[in-house]
Amino acid sequence: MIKDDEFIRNDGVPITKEEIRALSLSKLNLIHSDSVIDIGCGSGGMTIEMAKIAKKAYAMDNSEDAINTTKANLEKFNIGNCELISGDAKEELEKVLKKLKESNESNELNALPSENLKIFIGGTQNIEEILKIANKYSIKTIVSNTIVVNTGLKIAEILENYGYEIDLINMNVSYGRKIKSGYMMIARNPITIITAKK
Ligand SMILES: C[S@@+](CC[C@H](N)C(=O)[O-])C[C@H]1O[C@@H](n2cnc3c(N)ncnc32)[C@H](O)[C@@H]1O
Repeated sequence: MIKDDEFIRNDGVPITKEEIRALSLSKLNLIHSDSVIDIGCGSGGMTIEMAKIAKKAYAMDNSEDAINTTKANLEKFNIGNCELISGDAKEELEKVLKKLKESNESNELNALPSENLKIFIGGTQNIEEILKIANKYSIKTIVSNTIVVNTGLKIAEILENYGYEIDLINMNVSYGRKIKSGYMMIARNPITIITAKK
């Protein structure tokens, strides 16, 4: 796992912290033949960890600052198998899925990438539309992180209604800070990790 402070950072662009990345990656269970779409790539923390394992990564964000930060990190970590897409996932997700579907059909491979295409969601604006598209294209594994509990529950509920099996985790991480008498633990914001499988 890459340390948080190894990433290039820009003001106002969030990053998924190392421990949350580790658990989210484990829930995604990526293998080399998988492709992955990162919705809301922020600083590229998850994008880079996922692209290091997967065959191909697609990373999208609706913030130009986030796109520029991810681009800088892709260069820093020498990642060559990632397509960076600027725009809202509400529109961009379907474009990527459509393109993959068409290229699969022209190669006379199986229907869609659904078996080996996974989605990670770190950005949750327009989440209803995004989940609707993921379900329409029969994506089998979706992992999402949310800081707002209500959003996490909403995602779980929507996906459950689409027939996914849900695994819901709240992750609380505390970091030891050395003080005179020993270590005190400083808590970070808890993050909800939703894993949905079909
Ligand atoms: C918490 S950050 C993600 C951090 C990232 N996983 C990382 O490791 O660096 C969420 C990002 O999602 C983006 N975002 C939120 N909703 C989005 C949407 N519907 N489409 C595209 N990007 C979105 C935000 O601009 C923000 O950069």
